[in-house]
Amino acid sequence: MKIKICGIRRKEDIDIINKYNPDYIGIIFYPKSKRYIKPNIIAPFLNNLNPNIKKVGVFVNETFDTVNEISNICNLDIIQLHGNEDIEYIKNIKKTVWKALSVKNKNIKKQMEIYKKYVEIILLDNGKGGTGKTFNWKYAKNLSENYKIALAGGININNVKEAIKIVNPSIIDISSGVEINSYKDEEKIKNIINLIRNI
Ligand SMILES: O=C(O)c1ccccc1N[C@@H]1O[C@H](COP(=O)(O)O)[C@@H](O)[C@H]1O
Repeated sequence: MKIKICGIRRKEDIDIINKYNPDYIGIIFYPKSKRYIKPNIIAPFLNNLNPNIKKVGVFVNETFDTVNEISNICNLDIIQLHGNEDIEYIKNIKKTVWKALSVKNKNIKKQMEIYKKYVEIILLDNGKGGTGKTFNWKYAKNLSENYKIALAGGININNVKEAIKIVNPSIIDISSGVEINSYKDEEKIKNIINLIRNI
């Protein structure tokens, strides 16, 4: 089980991340998000990140030119697409792609069949990203049997064990659940990573 901690945006967040060593960090490049950070601001902080931890840039319906430009500025490893990006769009992205799909979408199985050829991971969420809201994980259980998925949406210290037990995803993706007042919290990150690593 790999772990992604999403919404990293301060210099001190990088120090916390290096200490507890998740597999991925997520950086939100969606200007309407409260977790948005300008690429030029985060780029120098990222130079201090342990190189074993992969950098995932999160985008929502951004132009692919901008995605590729930010990817170069921040030396991103993976591009997470959280909007309505289609296959043609994905073909223009020069890095490994993860595609977020909403479990509320009635055609989700059909969509997963289409996207799976072009993306490394399908990320299952409850709709919009970063809401801190869960969904009925039984929907994701069936899907995780046939696809490599990341589970996102409202994961926290109180529900992560159950989420993993039900869904068994390849990656568990956490953002709101390790924050206080929209900023990452060291204790919460430490506790959830220790818990997951000891399951
Ligand atoms: O975190 C955001 O603000 C965000 C904005 C737009 C798209 C995606 C966003 N975050 C993604 O949401 C999940 C985690 O959500 P939660 O806070 O744990 O419920 C994760 O995939 C983030 O990359």
